[in-house]
Amino acid sequence: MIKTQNLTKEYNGKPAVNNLNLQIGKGEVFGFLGPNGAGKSTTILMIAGMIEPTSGTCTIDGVNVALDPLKGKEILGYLPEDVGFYANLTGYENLDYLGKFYPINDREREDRIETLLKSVRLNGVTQKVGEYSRGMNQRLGLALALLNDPKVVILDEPTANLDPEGVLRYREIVNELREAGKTILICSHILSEVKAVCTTLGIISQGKLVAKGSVKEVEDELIRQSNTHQKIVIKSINPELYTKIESIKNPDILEIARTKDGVEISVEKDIRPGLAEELKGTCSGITEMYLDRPGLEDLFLNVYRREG
Ligand SMILES: Nc1ncnc2c1ncn2[C@@H]1O[C@H](COP(=O)(O)OP(=O)(O)OP(=O)(O)O)[C@@H](O)[C@H]1O
Repeated sequence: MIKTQNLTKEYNGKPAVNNLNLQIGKGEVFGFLGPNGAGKSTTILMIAGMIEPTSGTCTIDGVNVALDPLKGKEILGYLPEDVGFYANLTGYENLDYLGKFYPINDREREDRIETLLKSVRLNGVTQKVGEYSRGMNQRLGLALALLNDPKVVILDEPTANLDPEGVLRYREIVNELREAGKTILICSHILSEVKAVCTTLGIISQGKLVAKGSVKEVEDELIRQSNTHQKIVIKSINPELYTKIESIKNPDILEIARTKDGVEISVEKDIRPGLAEELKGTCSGITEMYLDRPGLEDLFLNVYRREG
């Protein structure tokens, strides 16, 4: 649904986005993460047709939005980080005015505004937008992004100004959109938020995609890149455990070390199911077995530090 091919943007001869190849399928909720200056906003702006790539292409549902802005208005909803509204109009009036630029009729627009204002909990609010809090402004921005019932929604830092209640409602809305088959790209620094709603993640660093996939796949890839290993920790009262494990031939076992109450096995990947099977019956006395590996937060910090 979203596709970039060798997408590159240079500023003053320096690449902000460097040969980015990204494919986001229908129904995916894709979390786009990366340190400050990594190239997230530049990528999003190119996908949304707001800035021109230096080279490469990007399309939404096969449409180059920059070349066909009218079609873009039909298929794309975009919530920028700082969304601007007319301060002297109410939320309803803003959506009504801005909605006239979308290819939907008056009746449909009015119905959708009512539904969306309810959805973001701004129905019945008569204040002018100039008097809105930042969170209210962001919720109105989300309503505007969904006004044309887009196939693809791009959200830039959508929870930055929301209170916990607002965050919960936002998560519900994203889940409703996913269930309706929409494709969503979320740019965020809030890892917990991304993990809560995204089906896939992409990590960008210095304009290049360094990992992509499910949370587990991204963790695996970042572990591989960071040269740290995951360990299987086994606690046991059986003194023969070490010898038994040493006798197991498995290329994913990198190193075995004795600990005071068992062993630790450095592994290429999680081999616990096979290991448990091998040890079953031949090595009693195991009291605990778990995988010790860095979490996404730590791995993500490594990427930040690498860039710094
Ligand atoms: N208009 C511009 N002119 C010159 N350089 C720019 C411009 N916009 C972005 N850049 C540079 O391009 C790089 C990528 O910036 P971008 O805003 O895409 O990063 P980002 O990942 O969105 O960062 P953040 O998390 O801080 O929003 C940075 O080095 C930035 O300084």
